[in-house]
Amino acid sequence: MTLNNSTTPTSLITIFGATGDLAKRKLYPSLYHLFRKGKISKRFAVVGVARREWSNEEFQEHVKTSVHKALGSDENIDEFVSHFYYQPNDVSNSDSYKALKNLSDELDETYELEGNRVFYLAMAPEFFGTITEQLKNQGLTDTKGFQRLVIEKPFGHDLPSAEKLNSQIRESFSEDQIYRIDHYLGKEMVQNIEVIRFSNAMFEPLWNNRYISNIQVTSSEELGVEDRGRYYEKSGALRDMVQNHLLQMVALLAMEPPIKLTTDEIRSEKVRVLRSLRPFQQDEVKDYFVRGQYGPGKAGNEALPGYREAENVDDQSNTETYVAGKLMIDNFRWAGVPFYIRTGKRMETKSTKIVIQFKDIPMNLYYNPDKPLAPNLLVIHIQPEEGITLHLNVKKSGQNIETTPVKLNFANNSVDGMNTPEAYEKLLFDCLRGDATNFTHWDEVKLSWAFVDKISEVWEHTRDGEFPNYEAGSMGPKAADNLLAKDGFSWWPIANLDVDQC
Ligand SMILES: NC(=O)C1=CN([C@@H]2O[C@H](COP(=O)(O)OP(=O)(O)OC[C@H]3O[C@@H](n4cnc5c(N)ncnc54)[C@H](OP(=O)(O)O)[C@@H]3O)[C@@H](O)[C@H]2O)C=CC1
Ligand SMILES: O=C1O[C@H](COP(=O)(O)O)[C@@H](O)[C@H](O)[C@H]1O
Repeated sequence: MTLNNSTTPTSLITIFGATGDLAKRKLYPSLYHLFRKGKISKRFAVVGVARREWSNEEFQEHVKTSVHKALGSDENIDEFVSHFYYQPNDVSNSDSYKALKNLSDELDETYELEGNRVFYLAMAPEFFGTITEQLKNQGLTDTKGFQRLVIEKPFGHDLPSAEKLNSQIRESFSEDQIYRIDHYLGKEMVQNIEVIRFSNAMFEPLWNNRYISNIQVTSSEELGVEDRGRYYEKSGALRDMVQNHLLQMVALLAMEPPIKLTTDEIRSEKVRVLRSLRPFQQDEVKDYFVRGQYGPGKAGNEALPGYREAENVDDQSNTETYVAGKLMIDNFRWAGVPFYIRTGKRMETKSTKIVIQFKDIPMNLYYNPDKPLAPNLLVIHIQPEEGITLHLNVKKSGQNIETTPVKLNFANNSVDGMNTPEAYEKLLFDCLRGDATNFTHWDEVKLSWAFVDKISEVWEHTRDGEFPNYEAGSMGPKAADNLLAKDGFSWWPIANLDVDQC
């Protein structure tokens, strides 16, 4: 299939959970952006589904407000919202799908949508099975165009629940109709990993265990659990961030060059990486993974409460809000190179960065016992700033043999015309065009859960007596430093790596 890069085909987009938070904060603003840029076909309609008894007009007002709040601008908003319709529907009531089918068929005709349908499930996962079953049984997927299903995270709670969910939705949709969202795959610089690696002659030859000593992936958040205690208590950082976003970034960093840039080829290279992750025995988990939970702390002068004080969180909670781990990828390219990952809530700063640390040169001609030669680093700044920094050594000005480290910077968002769109905007655009590359295939989800389950099985059955073990506003527990120190490494300090600091 040839993909159109400038605009989407005609389509009816049905959003289940249309009154919810995700739709309001992400989906409507993203669709509006696409509309304003002329990237969405003029022949489109959106049907919002949720239980509350809204009229079309109330729904359109809601969409307008959400766009305005998110973007602060609303040029042509009336024209945009005129494509929006609302269908009150309790998704667990099978009788209610008739009205949705009638409305969908009507819109199909009015807008000449050629039977193209995207069903976006922006609802709690417990409803996914019922909705997909009803869509099929009640003929909503029986159209002459394409039918696609967009599924939000979390995709299951562990491997058995993910398998169950997958078989439920596969009763109604084939794998190539399913678009499982991992919003990190929509981030500009995450998509750039592949390009940096495979379009630069200077990196690819060095991208292996002969030249790279270790890779560090950090995704830290300043925010705490906020009002998501109920969900987070069952999830924790391992399921919430590592199973999906962090393992996806590792797969992109470690995969072999695909033979072509097609969805199937890229995904199968990522799958191979996930298959090469070294598995642990239960008693080895502690050697590779560290967990943390934030206690009270400070951000500047502001006092921050601990995790256990948040709403819907147990006051003796054993849930981790921080994870650091060492992954080994047992294949020819990566044997012996640790991939360190860490993620946590209520850390010092909001930042996602990847640091690729190169090995020392074979012989140091500039040896100075008081000042070791700085290692070469390639830093990929995912967010909030976007770019790349290459850390090199040069001659210190005015000195004969003294070296000094310098940074070569590329700041993505300072390049004219390259203001990066929101991840959801890109992913919606891709899904509407039928490009599933930046969505996760079931094989990836399955392998990620299998890996993570080994860790959670141990953690769930052992209380961490030291919780809380890091202060809110800090960079996590001490044990995470020891994880690297055992191998002779340390975490690169996030703040000193900033793209705009040189
Ligand atoms: N919010 C976010 O930033 C993110 C959310 N997600 C995922 O997206 C999904 C949605 O999250 P979010 O928007 O935050 O959730 P919300 O709780 O804000 O929204 C849930 C939506 O589901 C509707 N709903 C609930 N029960 C029914 C029912 N029986 N029949 C029809 N509609 C129903 C609600 O509307 P009503 O009450 O009117 O029925 C509401 O529109 C979840 O899977 C979440 O994990 C993933 C990443 C980020
Ligand atoms: O999926 C999730 O991601 C967010 C972090 O996303 P980011 O784009 O802001 O880095 C995290 O806060 C949330 O707990 C998790 O569910």
